[in-house]
Amino acid sequence: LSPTVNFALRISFYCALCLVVSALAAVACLLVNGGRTVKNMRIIKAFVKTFKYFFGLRFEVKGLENFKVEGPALIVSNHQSILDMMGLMEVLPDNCVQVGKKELMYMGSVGLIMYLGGVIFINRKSTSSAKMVMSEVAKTMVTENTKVWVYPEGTRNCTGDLLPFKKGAFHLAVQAQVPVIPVVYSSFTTFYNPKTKLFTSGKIKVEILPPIETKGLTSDDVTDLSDRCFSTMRETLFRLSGHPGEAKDSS
Ligand SMILES: CCCCC/C=C\C/C=C\CCCCCCCC(=O)SCCNC(=O)CCNC(=O)[C@H](O)C(C)(C)COP(=O)(O)OP(=O)(O)OC[C@H]1O[C@@H](n2cnc3c(N)ncnc32)[C@H](O)[C@@H]1OP(=O)(O)O
Ligand SMILES: CCCCCCCC/C=C\CCCCCCCC(=O)OC[C@@H](O)COP(=O)(O)O
Repeated sequence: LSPTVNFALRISFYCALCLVVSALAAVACLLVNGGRTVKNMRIIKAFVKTFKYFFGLRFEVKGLENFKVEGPALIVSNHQSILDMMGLMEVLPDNCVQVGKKELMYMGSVGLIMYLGGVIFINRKSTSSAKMVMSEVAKTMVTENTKVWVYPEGTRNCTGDLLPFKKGAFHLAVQAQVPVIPVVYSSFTTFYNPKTKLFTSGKIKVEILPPIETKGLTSDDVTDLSDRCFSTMRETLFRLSGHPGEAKDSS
C-alpha cells in the first residue's frame, strides 16, 4: 500500500471506530448514569483506552501522582491531532471534563458522547460568549469539585512545537483559585504527520508535571502564569521528543 492510501485507511478506521464506539458507549452511559454527567467519563475512558491496540500505539506515563491534588484543578496540555483523544483517556483523572469547540457537538455519535460526558462547549467565534462560559465554569468547578481540561493552544498543531497559548485557561484557574497541572505529550511527528501522510505505530511519552498554585493570584498575574506554563511545557515537550539541540530523555 502506498503511504497515502495507508494513511487514509488508518484515519478512516479511527473515525469509524470513534463513531461506532461512541454509539455503543452512549447506550452504556444512558443505561448506567441516565444522562449528562461527568461520571460517564469513566465509561468513555474504558472504551477509548482499547483504541491504542488497533493502531500499535504505546503510552509511557510519568507523574500520575501529580493529579492527586485535593479538590478542583485546571489541567492544560498540548494538542497535536484528533488522535489526542487516546492520550487524553490514557491518563484522564476522575471527575474531569474538557473544554471543546462547539462544532464537535455536531459530529453525530461522537458529539453525543461528548455531551453525555459533560464536555463544556465554547463558541470560538465569539470571544465574549467563550469568556462568559469559562467564567461560569470557574464557579461550577469549585462547587462541584471537578477538574477541567483545556488545550491552551486552542487548535491542533502537529509541528513538534507549541503554538502561543491563549489565556482563557489561565483566567479560569485564577478566577477559581485552583492549581494548574500541565500535561505534556511527546511529539507525534516520528509516527504521525498528516502533511507527509505518515501514520505508523509508535510510542508516546506523557508527563504530568507538578501543580502550579494560583492562590492569591489576580488577573494581573495571568500573563505570567501563562508564560510560566508555556516555558515549562515547551522544555518538557522538547526533552520528551528528543528535539534537535535539546537533551533527549534517556528513559
Ligand atoms: C467512546 C468513543 C469516543 C470517541 C472519542 C471522542 C471523545 C471522547 C470524549 C470526550 C473528550 C472531549 C475532548 C474535547 C477536546 C476538544 C479540543 C478542542 O476543541 S480545542 C479548541 C477549543 N478550546 C479552546 O479554544 C481553549 C483555549 N482558548 C482560550 O482559552 C481562549 O482564550 C478563548 C477563551 C476561547 C477566547 O479566545 P479568543 O481567540 O476569542 O480570544 P483571546 O484568547 O485572544 O482573548 C481575548 C482577551 O480576553 C482575555 N480573556 C480570555 N479569557 C478570559 C476570561 N475567562 N476572563 C477574562 N479575560 C479573558 C484574554 O486574556 C485576551 O485579553 P488580552 O489580550 O488583554 O490578554
Ligand atoms: C452525522 C454527522 C457525522 C459526522 C461525521 C464525523 C466524522 C468524524 C468522526 C470521528 C472523528 C473523531 C474525532 C475525535 C474528536 C477529536 C477532538 C478534536 O481533536 O477536535 C479538534 C479541536 O480540538 C480543534 O479543532 P481545530 O484544530 O481548530 O480544527
